[in-house]
Amino acid sequence: MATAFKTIPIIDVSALLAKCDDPKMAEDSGVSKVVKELDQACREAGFFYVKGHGIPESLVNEVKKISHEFFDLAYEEKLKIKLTPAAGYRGYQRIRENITKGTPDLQEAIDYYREIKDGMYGALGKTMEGCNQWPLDPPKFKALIEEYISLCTDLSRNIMRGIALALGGSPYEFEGERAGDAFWVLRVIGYPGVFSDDKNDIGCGAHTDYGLLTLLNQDDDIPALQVRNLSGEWISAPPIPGTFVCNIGDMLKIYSNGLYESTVHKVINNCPKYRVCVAYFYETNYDAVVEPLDVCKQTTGEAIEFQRAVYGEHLISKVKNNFVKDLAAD
Ligand SMILES: N=C(N)NCCCC[C@H](N)C(=O)O
Ligand SMILES: O=C(O)CCC(=O)C(=O)O
Ligand SMILES: [Fe+2]
Repeated sequence: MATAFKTIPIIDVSALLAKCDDPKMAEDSGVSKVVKELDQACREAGFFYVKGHGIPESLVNEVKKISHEFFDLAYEEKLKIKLTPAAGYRGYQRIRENITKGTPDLQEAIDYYREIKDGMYGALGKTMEGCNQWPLDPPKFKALIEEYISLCTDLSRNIMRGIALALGGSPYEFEGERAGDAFWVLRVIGYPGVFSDDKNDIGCGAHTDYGLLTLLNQDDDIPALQVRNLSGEWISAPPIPGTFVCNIGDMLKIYSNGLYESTVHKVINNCPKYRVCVAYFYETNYDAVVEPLDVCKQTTGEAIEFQRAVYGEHLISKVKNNFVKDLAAD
């Protein structure tokens, strides 16, 4: 359960990554140390920084740079990849098109989702069926983002092996029917500085993330992300070069039977500079039926908040409330 944490820990995951394909990884002392740190961070804050993650710094930086280049384009150009329900809610959304708890956010973004082919999940898949929309300008956008997604997927799977051990399970709890065919979401987000518009200074309202694990790649030098602790204080999660900010989503809260919290966070870009954040969300299988793991029920006791969700249903209920109402008519 979350605490009144004041700082967000930094975890070097390199020892975990070095052994994550070894079935005996749990016996390794380097892995055990990382697992302990993950367990503490997930119980206390639900947020941590990861360093030693192995994704080349050059790619991490290029992804932010090319995102700035896209958002710098004229509005008409960006509209060429406009988000629509017919495109499975994939594509570009203008400033204040995304809504959090009823309030439009001071951000523009592009949403990408793992492809769902026609009929793949029956009725459950319908809403999210559609093609990802890639801009022709900047020319390298698609190739860079696809490479980035692929590396974030591998990294997330490997961190989840550590988290599975932290929960007292086998390293493979989040594979197979749970997340062996993990769905992912990538949001390229741009936040104008507050001085460019004063109608609403909240870049993203208070919310939790939906899936298992989020990896945030935020612009250097602009502190904007804030995380709520148990006392209701907002703790800053400023950018730390060489790291991702990592946080727990709603599905991991259920799997862990509430042992790990999907911590509430928000974004306020209180700086005149335009800020980019590229958020990668590692989720369960799209059709996973999510329930507390037995090993977590033993730790917490059966009585604790037992919940159940189908991930795809959870996502759709969020996505349908995330956009201004006139979108469906477009
Ligand atoms: N795919 C994920 N997790 N996106 C997080 C976006 C959170 C804000 C959204 N408007 C909301 O109200 O949920
Ligand atoms: O911009 C950020 O730092 C975080 C964005 C976020 O929380 C989200 O999109 O879910
Ligand atoms: Fe978030």
